[in-house]
Amino acid sequence: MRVAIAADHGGYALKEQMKNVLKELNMEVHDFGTDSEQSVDYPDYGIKVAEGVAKGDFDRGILICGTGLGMSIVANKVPGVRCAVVHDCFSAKATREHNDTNVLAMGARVIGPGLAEEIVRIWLTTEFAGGRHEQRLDKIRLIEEKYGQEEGVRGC
Ligand SMILES: O=C(CO)[C@H](O)[C@H](O)[C@H](O)COP(=O)(O)O
Repeated sequence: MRVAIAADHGGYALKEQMKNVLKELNMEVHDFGTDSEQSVDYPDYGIKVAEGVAKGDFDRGILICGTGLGMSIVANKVPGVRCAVVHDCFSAKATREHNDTNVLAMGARVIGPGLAEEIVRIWLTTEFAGGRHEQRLDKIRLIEEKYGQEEGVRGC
């Protein structure tokens, strides 16, 4: 599986730790930065992973900032991305089975590396359950289309 990962300064250290977990799981990892704890703006990094996943360059994305919240807001602006902030194992499984999330956001100021590793392992190995959840994802796609079109109209 091809996994893109990125973080801001708040998530940098946890990103480095999660890269080791991904390599242990034999994932193909692409790191979009940041490369230090020097302050940066999370949208600049979140967009790279979100666009890469939306374009199909990567199967999944992982975003880490202080809370996971800013990164998830950015990622969910990109059509085709379904990103969830996850800080517990139940949600890691549920958001794959029910939401077919393709981007995971976590907050390095919220959870430690042990729990983050568990979440990443569960999230990467849980399949989408399909069935009744498919029609709900179809409705999310319709919402994306609706606002994508309105954006186009405003741009004319
Ligand atoms: O989620 C975030 C923003 O909504 C992240 O926590 C950022 O890492 C955080 O905002 C960075 O804050 P800082 O005070 O500039 O380190």
